[in-house]
Amino acid sequence: MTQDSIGVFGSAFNPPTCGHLDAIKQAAPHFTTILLLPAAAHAFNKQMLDFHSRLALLKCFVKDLPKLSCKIEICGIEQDMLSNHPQKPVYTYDVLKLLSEQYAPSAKVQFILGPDNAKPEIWQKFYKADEIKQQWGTFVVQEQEAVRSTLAREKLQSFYKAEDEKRTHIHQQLSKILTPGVLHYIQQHQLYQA
Ligand SMILES: Nc1ncnc2c1ncn2[C@@H]1O[C@H](COP(=O)(O)OP(=O)(O)OP(=O)(O)O)[C@@H](O)[C@H]1O
Ligand SMILES: O=C(O)c1ccc[n+]([C@@H]2O[C@H](COP(=O)([O-])O)[C@@H](O)[C@H]2O)c1
Repeated sequence: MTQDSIGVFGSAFNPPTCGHLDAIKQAAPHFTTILLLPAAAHAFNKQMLDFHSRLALLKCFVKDLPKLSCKIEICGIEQDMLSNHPQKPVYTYDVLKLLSEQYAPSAKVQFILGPDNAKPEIWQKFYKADEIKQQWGTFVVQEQEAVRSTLAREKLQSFYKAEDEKRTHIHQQLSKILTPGVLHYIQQHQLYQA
């Protein structure tokens, strides 16, 4: 029996961007399934839009994905973990432990991350960073698209403030940062105004 490989891609997805899309495209050939895990309570205390809005955005994002060589699934395990232990952040180590109990022995679980988090000075701040590498391993993607959620949030704020003429220009820029369904959902629900 060949073992399935599960890539665990954790992110704030605040919002999901074309940068995340590029990361997924890089990882796709190396896994049978990639799980997309929206963060529930970030270990570095990153402030994020509420979980349910980000989950809705992630569903739009997944609908926008091109056909890939692996399955893509959204996994809400972090929210369940937070409900069970509301006082503490959700650590990647604990997520991987739970997921590997769920998928083992038929599948191998690995953590997917970008180059910023892979830098030793950042990586060593992850809870049980060495154990993560030892027990599951990491798959590091490159940054080929200079697109980040921060940039999307900044552009969205300028969009809401701008006059009509300038709005069209910012909308064009946003359509290079966000996938169509995500951009539509954000504007329909007026998210990221402040
Ligand atoms: N353009 C990109 N290329 C490669 N990896 C990326 C890219 N954008 C994000 N990632 C990776 O995706 C994971 C989750 O990223 P995260 O949700 O922090 O995105 P972000 O765009 O950096 O967010 P923010 O700007 O809000 O800090 C991280 O491991 C990060 O390195
Ligand atoms: O476990 C930790 O200590 C830890 C510290 C920082 C980030 N993480 C997770 O790593 C993923 C990407 O984080 P970030 O900071 O790039 O949004 C996301 O799933 C976070 O929950 C996890």
